[in-house]
Amino acid sequence: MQPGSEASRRIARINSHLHPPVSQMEETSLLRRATCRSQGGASGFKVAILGAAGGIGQPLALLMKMNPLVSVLHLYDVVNAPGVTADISHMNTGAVVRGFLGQPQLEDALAGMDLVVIPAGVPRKPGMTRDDLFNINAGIVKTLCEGIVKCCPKAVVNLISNPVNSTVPIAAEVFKKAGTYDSKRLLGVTMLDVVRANTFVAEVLGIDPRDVNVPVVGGHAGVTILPLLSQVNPPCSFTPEEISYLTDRIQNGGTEVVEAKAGAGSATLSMAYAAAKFADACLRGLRGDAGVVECSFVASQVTELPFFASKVRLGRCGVEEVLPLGPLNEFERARLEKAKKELAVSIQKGVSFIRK
Ligand SMILES: NC(=O)c1ccc[n+]([C@@H]2O[C@H](COP(=O)([O-])OP(=O)(O)OC[C@H]3O[C@@H](n4cnc5c(N)ncnc54)[C@H](O)[C@@H]3O)[C@@H](O)[C@H]2O)c1
Ligand SMILES: O=C(O)C[C@H](O)C(=O)O
Repeated sequence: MQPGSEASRRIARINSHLHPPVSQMEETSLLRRATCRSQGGASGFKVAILGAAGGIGQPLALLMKMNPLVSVLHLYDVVNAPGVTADISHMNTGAVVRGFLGQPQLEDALAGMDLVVIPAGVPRKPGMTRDDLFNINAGIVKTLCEGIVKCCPKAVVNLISNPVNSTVPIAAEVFKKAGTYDSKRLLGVTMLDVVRANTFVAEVLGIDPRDVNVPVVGGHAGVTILPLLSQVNPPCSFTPEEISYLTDRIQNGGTEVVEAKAGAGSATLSMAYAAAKFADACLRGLRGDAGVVECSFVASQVTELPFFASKVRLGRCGVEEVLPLGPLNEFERARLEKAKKELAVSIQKGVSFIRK
């Protein structure tokens, strides 16, 4: 390898983020991979998961380690990060995995990342709303976003921590305060609502869920989750009873899991699947793939609210375009008004948390 070559610069960059420093043997292996990439092999993205030892974090780390678009995977948590990292790092896939434990290592975990996925925070127990998590999770998200400001202000951020309807505005305010806010790079993850909607609709239609695409707009809590059943692909129609059943089941999918887990947390495995699918879409967008469209809770002008979930086109800078809602039927228009009322309150609560 030529000193000063792209491959050796890449290694230097990777090494500067690794914690603890890599051993000589690991370095040789990294050099080989970087040389291969510099000779025309696919280069990858650097991805950090914050909250990587949790119920979502662990399976998400596994799925991201399997993603060929990822070259470096940083796993950060305030507990158990070394164990999860040791375990995941034995998988013979391309991504180099490094673990980071506790606040003093947050900056190393974030330095130079292209994509930061955040499932850090407490989950619901039966009887709780997502908003009941605000008091704990708002502070966690604030701290993590302050780290992003310092170490990777241009990273695309996928925010999973609940209540998403408030944590996304919190993140935006932290970034605005620091002067690093780019609305295109902050995305609330509502993919699980789409995953559930596709599954439940496919059950009703008696078809393969992989062949179904249901846009889900609004937000990520109760009535703010609005499946657009008039826009299902492939085109189909439902009876009023089916519409009522499906809307209710999709809006309460999270609660269904929380109750079934009976105090042991909320959706983790289906969420990791949804988050990995969404992160992959973001990475394909960053790579420059055309036509990558997913639903996400983002800064928006689709309604009068400053944030709203709808279909977005993903590209090299994150959100390239927020797509319009398309024609809604009377039922959906009425539900949209209800969703907007609750969303406005949740968004304001997030904004006030930082501006107070
Ligand atoms: N957006 C969605 O669709 C969706 C779906 C499911 C769950 N969630 C939310 O995701 C969050 C995590 O859920 P879970 O089931 O993985 O919970 P969990 O308790 O199993 O894991 C959370 C992890 O976050 C870590 N953590 C706590 N404070 C941290 C900090 N300051 N920095 C880094 N890590 C920290 C914990 O140590 C833990 O490992 C919850 O808020 C939950 O409500 C969102
Ligand atoms: O329901 C929850 O609290 C977790 C998550 O938001 C979900 O939709 O499963």
